[in-house]
Amino acid sequence: MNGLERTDGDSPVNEMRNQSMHFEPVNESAQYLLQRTKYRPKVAVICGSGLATLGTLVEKPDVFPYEDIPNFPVSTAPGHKSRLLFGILNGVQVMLMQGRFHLYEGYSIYMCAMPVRVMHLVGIKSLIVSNAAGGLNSKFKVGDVMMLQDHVNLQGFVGINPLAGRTDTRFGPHFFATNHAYDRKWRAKCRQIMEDLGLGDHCREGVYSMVGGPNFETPAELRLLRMLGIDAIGMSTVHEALTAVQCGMSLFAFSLITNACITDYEVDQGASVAEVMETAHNREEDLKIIVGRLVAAMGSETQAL
Ligand SMILES: O=P(O)(O)O[C@@H]1C[C@H](O)[C@@H](CO)O1
Ligand code: HPA
Repeated sequence: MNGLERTDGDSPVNEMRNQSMHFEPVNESAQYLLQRTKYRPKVAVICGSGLATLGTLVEKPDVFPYEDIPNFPVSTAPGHKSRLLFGILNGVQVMLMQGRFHLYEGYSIYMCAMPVRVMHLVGIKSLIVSNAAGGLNSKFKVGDVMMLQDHVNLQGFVGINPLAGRTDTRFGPHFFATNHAYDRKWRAKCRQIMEDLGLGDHCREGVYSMVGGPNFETPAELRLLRMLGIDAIGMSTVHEALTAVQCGMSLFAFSLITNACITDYEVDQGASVAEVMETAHNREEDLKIIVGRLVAAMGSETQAL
């Protein structure tokens, strides 16, 4: 144990270190849910922008509007429904978030990731995170699915990290490796599923990064991000992924490439939420099948736990 792992008392100094890193409010959210649903899922899904339709897969759902859950943020982003479902998906009990939280909504990075800590206390062991993202890699086409092999935590470079602050080891260790944050077995599974569906050409793998938004990036920013080795750029996921890994979850994340990133000043068209939503809508049936099959695979694995 070293100094950073101290969980002692609520001294003023500890309070200043991070007002948010408290177990109790997160536990209150988790207990609220556990007392109101008979489900005890080990698999969870976070729906990205325009992908809340994945929620229609959930049978016999218990539905919790975020505003009813103590200490929980509410969604204000376009295409985010602001509700949590517990139910059955492909025969597997799941917890599914129809709406996530972004920095541009005014939440701290800790609050954006807080639902993942709630998931941990609910008993989630495997997590699927989805997002809408712009394709930086020139080989990517709109409508492709990029499985996250890795990410670049741009906010983390300047100390904005959901794991910063005093440590409570009930949420996992303070220091941990992230070279296998995204579980490679789920990428192999997803590739197989997409090949079986005849969608192999749309299955990509790469590096995701997150900007703060809400504006889309300038051409100069996009060129910089490309130089950093980033294949897809969005406004979410990284904080959730880090929190999930800290909590010991097995993680799969994918980006739906909803738009091409435009770096040419001669192109009049720019990125828009309308294009993001339209691409998500066009791909929703395929994504439902892919996510359904992944949940089934995760369900068989977690049953043994
Ligand atoms: O929640 P995700 O990351 O899918 O949302 C992306 C980023 C912005 O919130 C939005 C832009 O349309 O899509
Ligand atoms: N940039 C950032 N976030 C996004 C984009 C993008 O081009 N598309 C969807 N979310």
